[in-house]
Amino acid sequence: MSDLLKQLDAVLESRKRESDAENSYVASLHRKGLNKILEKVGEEATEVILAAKDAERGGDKKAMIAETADLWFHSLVMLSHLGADSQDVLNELARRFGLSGLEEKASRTKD
Ligand SMILES: N=c1c2ncn([C@@H]3O[C@H](COP(=O)(O)OP(=O)(O)OP(=O)(O)O)[C@@H](O)[C@H]3O)c2ncn1[C@@H]1O[C@H](COP(=O)(O)O)[C@@H](O)[C@H]1O
Repeated sequence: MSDLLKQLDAVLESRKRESDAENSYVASLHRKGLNKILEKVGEEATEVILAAKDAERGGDKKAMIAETADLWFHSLVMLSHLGADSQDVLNELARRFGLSGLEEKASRTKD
Protein backbone atom coordinates (compact mmCIF):
# COMPACT_ATOMS: atom_id res chain seq x y z
CA MET A 1 0.00 0.00 0.00
CA SER A 2 2.63 2.56 0.99
CA ASP A 3 4.74 1.30 -1.98
CA LEU A 4 2.02 2.61 -4.27
CA LEU A 5 1.99 5.92 -2.40
CA LYS A 6 5.80 6.12 -2.76
CA GLN A 7 5.55 5.48 -6.49
CA LEU A 8 2.79 8.05 -6.84
CA ASP A 9 4.83 10.59 -4.84
CA ALA A 10 7.73 10.05 -7.25
CA VAL A 11 5.50 10.55 -10.31
CA LEU A 12 3.95 13.69 -8.79
CA GLU A 13 7.41 15.04 -7.98
CA SER A 14 8.62 14.45 -11.54
CA ARG A 15 5.52 16.20 -12.94
CA LYS A 16 6.57 19.41 -11.15
CA ARG A 17 9.49 19.59 -13.58
CA GLU A 18 7.36 18.50 -16.55
CA SER A 19 7.06 21.36 -19.02
CA ASP A 20 4.41 19.67 -21.15
CA ALA A 21 1.20 20.55 -19.31
CA GLU A 22 -0.73 19.51 -22.45
CA ASN A 23 0.08 15.85 -21.80
CA SER A 24 0.07 15.78 -18.00
CA TYR A 25 -2.87 16.64 -15.76
CA VAL A 26 -0.58 16.98 -12.73
CA ALA A 27 1.82 19.27 -14.60
CA SER A 28 -1.19 21.37 -15.68
CA LEU A 29 -2.27 21.72 -12.04
CA HIS A 30 1.22 22.82 -10.96
CA ARG A 31 1.26 25.27 -13.85
CA LYS A 32 -2.10 26.75 -12.76
CA GLY A 33 -0.84 27.11 -9.21
CA LEU A 34 -1.89 26.54 -5.61
CA ASN A 35 -5.31 28.22 -5.84
CA LYS A 36 -6.40 25.85 -8.63
CA ILE A 37 -5.08 22.84 -6.68
CA LEU A 38 -6.94 23.98 -3.54
CA GLU A 39 -10.09 24.51 -5.60
CA LYS A 40 -9.85 20.87 -6.73
CA VAL A 41 -9.26 19.67 -3.13
CA GLY A 42 -12.38 21.58 -2.01
CA GLU A 43 -14.44 20.28 -4.94
CA GLU A 44 -13.40 16.67 -4.30
CA ALA A 45 -14.11 17.00 -0.55
CA THR A 46 -17.66 18.14 -1.37
CA GLU A 47 -18.04 15.22 -3.78
CA VAL A 48 -16.90 12.79 -1.05
CA ILE A 49 -19.55 14.18 1.31
CA LEU A 50 -22.32 13.84 -1.28
CA ALA A 51 -21.23 10.29 -2.23
CA ALA A 52 -21.02 9.24 1.46
CA LYS A 53 -24.54 10.57 2.12
CA ASP A 54 -25.74 8.68 -0.94
CA ALA A 55 -24.01 5.46 0.26
CA GLU A 56 -25.70 5.88 3.66
CA ARG A 57 -29.06 5.91 1.85
CA GLY A 58 -28.16 2.57 0.25
CA GLY A 59 -26.44 4.02 -2.80
CA ASP A 60 -23.30 2.81 -4.51
CA LYS A 61 -20.23 2.53 -2.25
CA LYS A 62 -18.05 2.46 -5.38
CA ALA A 63 -18.84 6.13 -6.02
CA MET A 64 -17.80 7.03 -2.45
CA ILE A 65 -14.54 5.11 -2.85
CA ALA A 66 -13.82 6.73 -6.24
CA GLU A 67 -14.48 10.23 -4.86
CA THR A 68 -12.25 9.49 -1.85
CA ALA A 69 -9.48 8.43 -4.25
CA ASP A 70 -9.93 11.76 -6.11
CA LEU A 71 -9.64 13.63 -2.80
CA TRP A 72 -6.53 11.71 -1.72
CA PHE A 73 -4.96 12.23 -5.14
CA HIS A 74 -5.58 15.99 -5.22
CA SER A 75 -4.36 16.28 -1.60
CA LEU A 76 -1.12 14.55 -2.66
CA VAL A 77 -0.75 17.07 -5.50
CA MET A 78 -1.21 19.88 -2.94
CA LEU A 79 1.44 18.38 -0.63
CA SER A 80 3.82 17.95 -3.56
CA HIS A 81 3.25 21.53 -4.74
CA LEU A 82 4.33 22.73 -1.29
CA GLY A 83 7.31 20.38 -0.88
CA ALA A 84 5.74 17.65 1.26
CA ASP A 85 4.56 14.13 0.46
CA SER A 86 2.54 11.12 1.59
CA GLN A 87 5.39 9.92 3.83
CA ASP A 88 5.06 13.09 5.90
CA VAL A 89 1.36 12.34 6.43
CA LEU A 90 2.04 8.65 7.17
CA ASN A 91 4.68 9.73 9.73
CA GLU A 92 2.12 11.98 11.42
CA LEU A 93 -0.47 9.17 11.48
CA ALA A 94 2.19 6.78 12.88
CA ARG A 95 3.01 9.31 15.60
CA ARG A 96 -0.68 9.41 16.55
CA PHE A 97 -1.21 5.65 16.27
CA GLY A 98 -2.49 4.16 19.53
CA LEU A 99 -3.11 7.57 21.06
CA SER A 100 -6.82 7.96 21.68
CA GLY A 101 -8.25 11.02 19.95
CA LEU A 102 -10.14 11.85 23.14
CA GLU A 103 -6.94 11.66 25.26
CA GLU A 104 -5.07 13.79 22.74
CA LYS A 105 -7.84 16.40 22.82
CA ALA A 106 -7.91 16.39 26.64
CA SER A 107 -4.12 16.90 26.77
CA ARG A 108 -4.53 19.94 24.51
CA THR A 109 -7.22 21.56 26.61
CA LYS A 110 -5.43 20.96 30.00
CA ASP A 111 -3.15 24.01 29.80
N1 LIG B 1 -4.47 9.24 -9.64
C1 LIG B 1 -4.59 10.09 -10.53
C2 LIG B 1 -5.86 10.76 -10.74
N2 LIG B 1 -7.04 10.69 -10.11
C3 LIG B 1 -7.86 11.57 -10.74
N3 LIG B 1 -7.21 12.19 -11.74
C4 LIG B 1 -7.71 13.19 -12.68
O1 LIG B 1 -8.25 14.27 -11.98
C5 LIG B 1 -9.00 15.04 -12.91
C6 LIG B 1 -10.06 15.85 -12.19
O2 LIG B 1 -11.12 15.06 -11.84
P1 LIG B 1 -12.60 15.62 -12.01
O3 LIG B 1 -13.49 14.51 -11.57
O4 LIG B 1 -12.73 16.90 -11.28
O5 LIG B 1 -12.68 15.80 -13.60
P2 LIG B 1 -12.89 17.07 -14.52
O6 LIG B 1 -14.31 17.50 -14.38
O7 LIG B 1 -12.40 16.65 -15.86
O8 LIG B 1 -11.90 18.18 -13.89
P3 LIG B 1 -11.73 19.73 -14.22
O9 LIG B 1 -11.87 19.91 -15.70
O10 LIG B 1 -12.76 20.47 -13.39
O11 LIG B 1 -10.31 20.02 -13.72
C7 LIG B 1 -9.48 14.06 -13.98
O12 LIG B 1 -8.90 14.44 -15.20
C8 LIG B 1 -8.89 12.73 -13.51
O13 LIG B 1 -8.44 11.92 -14.58
C9 LIG B 1 -5.94 11.72 -11.78
N4 LIG B 1 -4.89 12.03 -12.58
C10 LIG B 1 -3.72 11.39 -12.37
N5 LIG B 1 -3.53 10.45 -11.38
C11 LIG B 1 -2.20 9.82 -11.16
O14 LIG B 1 -1.20 10.77 -11.47
C12 LIG B 1 -0.32 10.22 -12.45
C13 LIG B 1 0.20 11.33 -13.35
O15 LIG B 1 -0.87 11.86 -14.13
P4 LIG B 1 -0.55 12.82 -15.38
O16 LIG B 1 0.18 13.99 -14.83
O17 LIG B 1 -1.88 13.20 -15.98
O18 LIG B 1 0.29 12.01 -16.31
C14 LIG B 1 -1.15 9.16 -13.18
O19 LIG B 1 -0.33 8.17 -13.76
C15 LIG B 1 -1.99 8.60 -12.04
O20 LIG B 1 -1.21 7.65 -11.30
